[in-house]
Amino acid sequence: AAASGCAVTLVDTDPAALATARAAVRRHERLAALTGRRGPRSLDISFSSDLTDVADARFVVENTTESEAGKRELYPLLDKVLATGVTIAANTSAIPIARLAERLTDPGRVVGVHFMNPVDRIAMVEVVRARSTSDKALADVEDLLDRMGKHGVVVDDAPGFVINRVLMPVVNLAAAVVADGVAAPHQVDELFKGCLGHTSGPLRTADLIGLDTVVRTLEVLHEHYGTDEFATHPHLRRMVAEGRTGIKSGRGFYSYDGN
Ligand SMILES: NC(=O)c1ccc[n+]([C@@H]2O[C@H](COP(=O)([O-])OP(=O)(O)OC[C@H]3O[C@@H](n4cnc5c(N)ncnc54)[C@H](O)[C@@H]3O)[C@@H](O)[C@H]2O)c1
Repeated sequence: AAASGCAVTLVDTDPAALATARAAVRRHERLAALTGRRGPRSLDISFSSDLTDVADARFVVENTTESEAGKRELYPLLDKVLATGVTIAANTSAIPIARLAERLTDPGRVVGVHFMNPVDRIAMVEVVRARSTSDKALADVEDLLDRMGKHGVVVDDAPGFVINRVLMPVVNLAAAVVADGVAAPHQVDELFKGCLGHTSGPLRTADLIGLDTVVRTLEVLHEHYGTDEFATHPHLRRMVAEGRTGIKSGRGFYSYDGN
């Protein structure tokens, strides 16, 4: 959003996350200056741990941890802080938008906006229209995406929507293939890239998403659908317990040494 010229207030309850974000913005800013490409300017972003700092916002992207309980606690607070009619884009991997919207006095203002990682490089966005979503909220999202040079495909509301209802069982099974010793992670990914034309294989994608977020998403899906394809493979749970959460921790299915 900042790279598209919006003034941004970034709120996170964890000071370490804010410090990481500050450093990432500075890195992107330097890169943009060197390459002449579009990038964020630190000046356009204020960092805060206080939700009331978004009181003047004209648009909110909610992007907190994939926890239905946690997000459902947050939405009534947003309802209190924001002016009437301000659209809220819920960025969730799998939680039904209706479960979040129902926590507001005006459920119409919530739209699912599932950005893809890495957000600065992927133009396509999965937009989720809940039954309650208003035409105005949907139009606000289209305007913002336009401004960001992105476009969305609008789908109906269901746990995991389209992308993660399909992708998460694939990641789960790919982890099973590795745990069973059938293939190494890079072989699984090479096959998906070479045979199916994917730009990234499921395990490299899982590392990018964060294996903790993958496990949380599978849990949300399993809770809603109750079927076996969403039952998290123990290998994924083990990796998260060992702190191997993917790119963000430097180790997942692959190792990341800064290069
Ligand atoms: N990781 C991905 O590739 C990806 C892609 C699309 C959508 N998503 C979705 O986006 C959301 C965030 O994903 P993530 O991987 O960045 O999660 P994450 O857990 O790595 O980061 C979430 C951040 O939210 C903060 N937070 C938690 N509760 C908060 C609150 N009440 N107020 C302010 N900050 C709070 C946490 O401190 C943390 O820094 C999730 O719903 C996820 O499913 C993730």
